[in-house]
Amino acid sequence: MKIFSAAQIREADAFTIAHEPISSAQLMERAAGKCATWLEEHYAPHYPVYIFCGKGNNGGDGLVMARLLLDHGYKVSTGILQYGAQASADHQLKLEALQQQYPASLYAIGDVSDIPTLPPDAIIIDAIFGTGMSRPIEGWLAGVVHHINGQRGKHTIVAIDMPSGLRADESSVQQTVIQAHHTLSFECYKLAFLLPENAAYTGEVHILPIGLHPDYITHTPTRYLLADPGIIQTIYQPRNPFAHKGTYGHALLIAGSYGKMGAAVLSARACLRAGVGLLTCYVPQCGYNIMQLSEPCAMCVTDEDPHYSLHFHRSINPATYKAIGIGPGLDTQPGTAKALEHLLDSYQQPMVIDADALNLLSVYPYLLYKIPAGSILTPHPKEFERLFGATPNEVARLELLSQQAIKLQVYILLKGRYSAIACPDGAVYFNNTGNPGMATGGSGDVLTGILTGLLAQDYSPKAAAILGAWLHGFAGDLAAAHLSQEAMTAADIIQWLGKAFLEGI
Ligand SMILES: NC(=O)C1=CN([C@@H]2O[C@H](COP(=O)(O)OP(=O)(O)OC[C@H]3O[C@@H](n4cnc5c(N)ncnc54)[C@H](OP(=O)(O)O)[C@@H]3O)[C@@H](O)[C@H]2O)[C@H](O)CC1
Ligand SMILES: [K+]
Repeated sequence: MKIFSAAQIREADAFTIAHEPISSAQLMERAAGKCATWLEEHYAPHYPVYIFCGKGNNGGDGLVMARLLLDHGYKVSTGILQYGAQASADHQLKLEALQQQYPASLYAIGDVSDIPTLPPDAIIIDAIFGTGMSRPIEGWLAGVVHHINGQRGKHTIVAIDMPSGLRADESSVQQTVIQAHHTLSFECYKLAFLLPENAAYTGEVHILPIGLHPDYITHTPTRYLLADPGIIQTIYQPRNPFAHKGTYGHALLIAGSYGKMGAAVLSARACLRAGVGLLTCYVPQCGYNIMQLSEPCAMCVTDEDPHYSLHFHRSINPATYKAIGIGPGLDTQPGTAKALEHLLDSYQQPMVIDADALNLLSVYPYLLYKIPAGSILTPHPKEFERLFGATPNEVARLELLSQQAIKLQVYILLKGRYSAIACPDGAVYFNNTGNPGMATGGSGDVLTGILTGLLAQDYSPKAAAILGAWLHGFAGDLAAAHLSQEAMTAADIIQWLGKAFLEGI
């Protein structure tokens, strides 16, 4: 699914009006109708509805909702904020219709004191500003937003299209923004919804299709995309009936150290369950028995050192391996950094670089320039900051993420609720599978195993990154559904990987 900017959504709107064709007033009727239906499906008519309308088309949506809900027997009170701007043409049209049919529903808000006391079970609809937000909310309008937010503990707040005050494409940090429980947004995700810094504003996001013209949607390129099931199905390659174990590649995982062998075992298991043909694990001597006993399907090569992997550049022939994953539980010994440098100098194919291997890159940043093109780096936000520096907000971090992926010609998968996969061509894919149960030790090691396994099977790095992140999250969702987010562990993500292939694709 494409993520359009606010400007592109305006273009899509105009394109639909011109080419469907449909009048803007009818399109508003369709959009607001979807919101009214959503509300009716979730709240019975005995819930009083308080709609707060701005003077643009977002407010117009609120006016249409008011009329439709009143038609269906709801008690609706519709306050219109009287700030200076001229009301939009469609707002005026919809206001006249409401005035004619239900004049008693309407009242003006010129200050916070005009807002009535709400009955206990009231639902608040925020139709103040949508994608037309052009500057921060200030003065008494900010007072209205604060007043509504003050009701959050007592009343459900539903934002139409965007929580008012939230910018679709820019950071809204330290601005006045409605804190909704639900956001009903039209046609597509907005970038702002995917950033953790906005979680308190959007609540649960529900995307309602309003029939924007498919030609615009199909032919307009976007920088940001959401990896939806349609994209996943085009990436997934069913296995060849004539396959043998050589068909699906030989992967090497360089992982584990004294006290952190669990990371290597989790990665190895995940790599195998992701479908790799053959797997060799390179571990320090202390890891030999652990690996051999834990995972009989993997082969094992050991370092000369009892506790750390310091010499893998000497004892492995990189040409043997279709894909290499390095980092989980590796530790950050100077000797490991040296071995990593030799490996980067001799291996030309895309690798998966995670955890302590990333930490080594942040200590020796010149190594970043030796990473083979097309490699996949999988930092969490702290690792990202250590690698590339801090940013004032998450929109700036996304920009930095994309710049670095272009500059280094690698894929950078920044882990989070919506992991962002920045590609060397400038595109950024968001993943929306996964849940907070996955915020647990070992989850990242599992992802590294999956990605390495997919790379070894000849998925392109881009396909491996998108499919791997999606499978990892979906398996986590299945694990949480059966075990709870609290009780699930990273090992359970691996257990549900099979079901994720069977049910998710
Ligand atoms: N294609 C679709 O998705 C459809 C969307 N619809 C709805 O339309 C809105 C966008 O409507 P628009 O009229 O462009 O914008 P808004 O309603 O969000 O707000 C514009 C008015 O607000 C003023 N404004 C903006 N920021 C502030 C502020 N900080 N303080 C005060 N006033 C502000 C702005 O004034 P200007 O001076 O900037 O002109 C306007 O008066 C979209 O979100 C959907 O809800 C359609 O209904 C259907 C198709
Ligand atoms: K709104």
